[in-house]
Amino acid sequence: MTNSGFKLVILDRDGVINEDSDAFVKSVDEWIPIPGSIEAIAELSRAGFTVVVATNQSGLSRGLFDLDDLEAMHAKLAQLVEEHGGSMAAVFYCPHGPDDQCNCRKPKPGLIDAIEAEFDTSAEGVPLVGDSLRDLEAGLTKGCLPILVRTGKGALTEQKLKQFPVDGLVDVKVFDSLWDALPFIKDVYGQAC
Ligand SMILES: O=P(O)(O)OC[C@@H](O)[C@H]1O[C@@H](OP(=O)(O)O)[C@@H](O)[C@@H](O)[C@@H]1O
Repeated sequence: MTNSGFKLVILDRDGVINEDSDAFVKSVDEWIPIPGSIEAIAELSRAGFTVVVATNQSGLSRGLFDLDDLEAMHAKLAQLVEEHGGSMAAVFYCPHGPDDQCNCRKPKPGLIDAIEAEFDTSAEGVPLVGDSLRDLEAGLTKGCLPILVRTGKGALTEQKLKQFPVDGLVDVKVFDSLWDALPFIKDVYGQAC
């Protein structure tokens, strides 16, 4: 069930909103929107969605970039969305590394817990868009509706899921990009696109 009219959507960042890199996205200049992603976010927010990001940013703990760099990336995201007539509600990030045993690094649910607390809502049934298995698994843990996109690492994730099916993701919705997923996302809360 959704939360009495509150339309929330949770997006992974690297590989869903912006181009990803195996060398990490380390600066605002390296932060390059995937075609259609900014437009999709703007259209969702105009359709009444609260758009939030849940992203692992282990590059912070690895010393690859600092908080100023990260905030510059997210200021660029917010500005681009505003220039397209929409708004970004918030970015929730995990700054930790793989060995830090935190609860916020996806696939752990801590980022989604924080989103629930911030907006005093439940993530049950909330569309969550990712390109990595860990994105989708974090969503499954919290009862989100997982959506896979083929951008970033998504095509590889899709192949992995075909080879090694994961409970709860056998029939996961797959789209070429966030833009292509837009009509499905808009319809999750019963709003015709
Ligand atoms: O997809 P989101 O969560 O928005 O962000 C992922 C990034 O933080 C980076 O996560 C790293 O994983 P490790 O943190 O090294 O396991 C690598 O996959 C990088 O290629 C990637 O850019």
